[in-house]
Amino acid sequence: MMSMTTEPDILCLDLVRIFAVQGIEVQALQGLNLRVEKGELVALVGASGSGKSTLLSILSGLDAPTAGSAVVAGSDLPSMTPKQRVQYQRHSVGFVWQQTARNLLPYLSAGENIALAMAVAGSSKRTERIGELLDLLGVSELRDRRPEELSGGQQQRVAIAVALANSPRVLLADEPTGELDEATSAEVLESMERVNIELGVTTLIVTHDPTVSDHVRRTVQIRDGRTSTEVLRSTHTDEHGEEHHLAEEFAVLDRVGRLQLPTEFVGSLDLRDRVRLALEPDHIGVWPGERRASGTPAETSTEEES
Ligand SMILES: Nc1ncnc2c1ncn2[C@@H]1O[C@H](COP(=O)(O)OP(=O)(O)OP(=O)(O)O)[C@@H](O)[C@H]1O
Repeated sequence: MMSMTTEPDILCLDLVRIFAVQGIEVQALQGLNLRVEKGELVALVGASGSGKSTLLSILSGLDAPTAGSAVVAGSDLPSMTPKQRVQYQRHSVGFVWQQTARNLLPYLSAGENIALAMAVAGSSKRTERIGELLDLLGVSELRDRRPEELSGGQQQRVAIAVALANSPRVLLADEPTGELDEATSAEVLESMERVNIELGVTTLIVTHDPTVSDHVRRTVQIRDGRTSTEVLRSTHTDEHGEEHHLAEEFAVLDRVGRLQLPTEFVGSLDLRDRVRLALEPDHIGVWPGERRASGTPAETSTEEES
């Protein structure tokens, strides 16, 4: 469906971010690669500390990588001037943060928050667009309410409308359901799905929320500052009209051919230290490396395997 020849809306190559805290280096991103096509809706998941927020800070132009490249909506982030960065943040990308208070100004109504985002970006205030956005997010009846008069889920849906005020190409969300219960989270994720389908805005949702998989076709897992595995979901209808859902897990191969094996695979075959590889016509075999009691390395022989 999505062509690989068009330029992706998010392309990170070998992204590295090192923080130095009191002389100690923390490698938050260790050569991360990520490609998100135009119009895709992708969830980025990973354990606490895996580098998700660091990546989002870079993609939103708030932080700069130590090395590597990041191109979002046609902008090469590390080389932007401060002025270009402001333009990028106002027009090219929209953000939704976990903390509902960070998304909306408390003394303005839902409608006024959207109007303000338009005004700050220098777009003329377009009353009908405000209505359309609130409608799309299913909160049109809440237009005149201030954030404190809204539930957490309603605030996040208004926040999505604010993020879309200036028709960005890319929408970035950092744990948008982090402060919500399960039912409300589902509503917010459904809203993001709808926005993605109806407006075609490329969307990246960073989350811990396991239910996100019900709403996206592609989930990218980040581990130790690198993208490690991806799950792609598809639905097909068989000849009896029955729907089947398929979820396939893929390992991410980096540009020099490194890949990380899923922990369960490593555990179930007790793979350790090294593995034996064999190239077959259409796949690669991976076997536990033989270990000798004495600890001397096993002889490797290609004949042995066939
Ligand atoms: N400003 C900073 N200064 C120093 N270290 C940092 C800074 N920001 C992040 N780190 C470190 O970088 C690593 C990745 O952190 P990051 O916040 O990106 O992870 P995360 O996946 O978003 O975690 P969480 O899900 O808990 O938000 C962690 O070891 C963290 O301590």
